[in-house]
Amino acid sequence: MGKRSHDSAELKPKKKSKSDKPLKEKKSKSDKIEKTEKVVAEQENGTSSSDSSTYTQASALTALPQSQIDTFMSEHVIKFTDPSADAPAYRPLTSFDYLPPCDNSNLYAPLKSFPAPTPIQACTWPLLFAGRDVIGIAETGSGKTLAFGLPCLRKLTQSKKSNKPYHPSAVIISPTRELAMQIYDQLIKYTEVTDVGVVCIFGGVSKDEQRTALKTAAIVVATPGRLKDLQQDGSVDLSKVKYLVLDEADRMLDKGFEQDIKDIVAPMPVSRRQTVMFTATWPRSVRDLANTFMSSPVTVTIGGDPSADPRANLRIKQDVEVMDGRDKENRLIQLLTKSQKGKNPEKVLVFCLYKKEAMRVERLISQRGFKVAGIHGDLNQSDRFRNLDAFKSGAATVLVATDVAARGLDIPAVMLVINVTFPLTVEDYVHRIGRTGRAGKEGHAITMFTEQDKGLSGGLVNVLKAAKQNVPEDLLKFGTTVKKKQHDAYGAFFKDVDSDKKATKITFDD
Ligand SMILES: Nc1ncnc2c1ncn2[C@@H]1O[C@H](COP(=O)(O)OP(=O)(O)OP(=O)(O)O)[C@@H](O)[C@H]1O
Repeated sequence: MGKRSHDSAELKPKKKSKSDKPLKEKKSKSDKIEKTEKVVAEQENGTSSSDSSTYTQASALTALPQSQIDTFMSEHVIKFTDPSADAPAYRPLTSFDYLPPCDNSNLYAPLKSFPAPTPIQACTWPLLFAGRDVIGIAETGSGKTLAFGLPCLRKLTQSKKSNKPYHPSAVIISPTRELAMQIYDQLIKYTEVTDVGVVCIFGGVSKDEQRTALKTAAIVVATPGRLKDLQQDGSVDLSKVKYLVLDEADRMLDKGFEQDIKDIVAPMPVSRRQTVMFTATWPRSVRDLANTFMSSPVTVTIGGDPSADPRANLRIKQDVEVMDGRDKENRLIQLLTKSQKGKNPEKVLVFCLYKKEAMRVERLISQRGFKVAGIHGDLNQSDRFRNLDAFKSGAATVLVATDVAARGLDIPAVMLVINVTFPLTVEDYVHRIGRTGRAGKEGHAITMFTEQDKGLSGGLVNVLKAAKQNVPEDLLKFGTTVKKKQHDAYGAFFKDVDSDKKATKITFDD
């Protein structure tokens, strides 16, 4: 039986003491300014820098009238919060033409499929190229993967040193196996043209191939449980990591993952690594913890202040139907009958809260003759990948999922999300419905809400109001108070537990 260590004190990262923090910040700030000055001088002399954390704004971007930048900033409601008052402020990189030169000219080639950087890419890229720690908050489906991915790849291709075997230079951590795989799939388009090795590490499959791939990989994309395992048995050494990403950062910092993350980052010195966090929701409960992993991070928010209320993507039409729990199945079949008719049935993602519920709902949908697949933690990993692929390809047009599929998954053309059972937190609601309306498209979400969910009515009302959606009277009747400690519920229903191990706490989903 394996063990899940949650309390190895010696592995905890040292907390910065109040007395040494200003010294460290002072040093890193002046370092960065020196680096920027150095690269400007080198470019003027026609030489290129081998430093991988430098950025000089393109002269064409500097030449843009300020009014154009101001319009971009206000249109997308962009906010920068930088604790380092004297750090250089960079203009958003509003066109791919303004990308800084890269030693490997192939790196930017795959970007040709996109018209322009998305706002979160435009605003975070300069900071990330310059080596800053960044917290990026932007709506679901807004291109955050490439926002952290491209600077990572540039940093590694600029670096002249090749990495020692089993000593990767970058680690990207994601909460679920499917999301880790998706990030990996996005990155290989770029690593293939730049010759940077990348490996995807997750539980539920054999470790042998992963160990072999770790020998040469410069970038490791991983779920925390398996990465920690391989780290602890000596299959990988993370002491040379200089770029660390927590994707879905609020999830990665919640109680279910916090200790794993602390253990994983323990050997990566804060002074030598750039730490990057991205998410669509940023509850207050995780912000202090996030700061303990970062050095003077710049927070970039697209679409409004990171207030206590999570924000949904504004292009998603949200309908909430307050009903008796006994009416859910009929309503579900009614909705599917409408969306699945004709030659081109719509892709519909149906969310349940419990694995058993998901299995029952999948059976029901299948019995009614719809092409359905399921994804939840009781399935083995190959079934999970197979079913997800069936939905992606359209072989199944309905996917029934637990919250394991709520975050990050980028499935083309999901037209409708149906919440059969409300999730445990309003943040999860925002992520679930964010599986539709991606990359600038419109989407639709229908949520069945019962009296049992009334504790979350206040938070939901705020999400609906902020997105200018209709708030049903029946929902208001449940009350509008927002419960403070919702976030503690995170982690209970979705966690990927390595199948080689036994969980020491009860988990309802993987
Ligand atoms: N500059 C761009 N222009 C248009 N589409 C883009 C651009 N960059 C990325 N995309 C596409 O947008 C889609 C969503 O991107 P991504 O999955 O990174 O979103 P996300 O912000 O991480 O979403 P989530 O919050 O749900 O994790 C992907 O299909 C991606 O290929």
